[in-house]
Amino acid sequence: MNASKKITARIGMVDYINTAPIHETWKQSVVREEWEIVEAAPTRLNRKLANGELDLGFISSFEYGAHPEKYKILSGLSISANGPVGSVFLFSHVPLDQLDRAPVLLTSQSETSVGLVKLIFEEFNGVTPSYTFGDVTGEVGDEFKAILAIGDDALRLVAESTYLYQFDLGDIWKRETGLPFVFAVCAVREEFCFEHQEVLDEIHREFIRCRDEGKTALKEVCEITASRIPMPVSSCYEYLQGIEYDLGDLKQKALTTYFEFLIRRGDIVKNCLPLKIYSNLF
Ligand SMILES: C=C(O[C@@H]1C=C(C(=O)O)C=C[C@H]1O)C(=O)O
Repeated sequence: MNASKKITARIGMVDYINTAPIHETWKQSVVREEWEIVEAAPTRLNRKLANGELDLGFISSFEYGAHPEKYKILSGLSISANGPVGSVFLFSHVPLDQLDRAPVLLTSQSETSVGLVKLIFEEFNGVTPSYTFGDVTGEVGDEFKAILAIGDDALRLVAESTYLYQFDLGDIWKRETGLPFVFAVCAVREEFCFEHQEVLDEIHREFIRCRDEGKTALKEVCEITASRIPMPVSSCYEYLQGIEYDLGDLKQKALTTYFEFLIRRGDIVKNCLPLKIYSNLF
């Protein structure tokens, strides 16, 4: 028996349907008891990976930019979109340029989209709202002029929202920069990378396989997951067709551009560039 098979790995998976193509394929085809998948919202995964409760997994790209010394990014994996993403929205009662000093509620589940919405407000539109973090589901106080929601919450709000304006952040970023946007990366803690390289390589290969097979079987994946929102299978299909999981050159350029903006603002540290990409696939 291969000794590496006994090594436990704790792996973070965003518990939104945007990871379903990878996650559903994984559940159906990877039978390894020693590899534990932990499902949670991005900010919880960010915290768990940062403090060592996880070894690797999907985290907000912002988290990598804030603590690059802790991680490497696994090649070929991301949660990204080239234009409208369909699940990261600023819902607003007024146009963007009327939100200066206005109270805006930001989901506490996000780091990347929070960083992005601040760029959109402050750098691209010259307005600085007053931000509050919290839960964007259920009763949202009347005092908020706009809310930022991501993931499954955003998908539900799109259907029932009473806000006049719905700004898709992937769409705005693309129009401003001409680039796709990388919301999440799959990061591994440096010491896991160093100590358990063989296991890491095996997991990495499985993730890449699940990425490819999940995209090929997208219809079936939607049939399994659409009821979680709930949303029609056809809308789920349309949504997930727009979510991309690669980290090719253009995505790396996009991530670098996002980080450059954030570094200039002092939101993240400058040694997050150049990106540390881990690849030992073949
Ligand atoms: C596209 C999305 O990307 C998510 C956005 C994240 C963030 O803003 O920190 C983190 C992980 C991604 O799953 C989404 O949630 O809809």
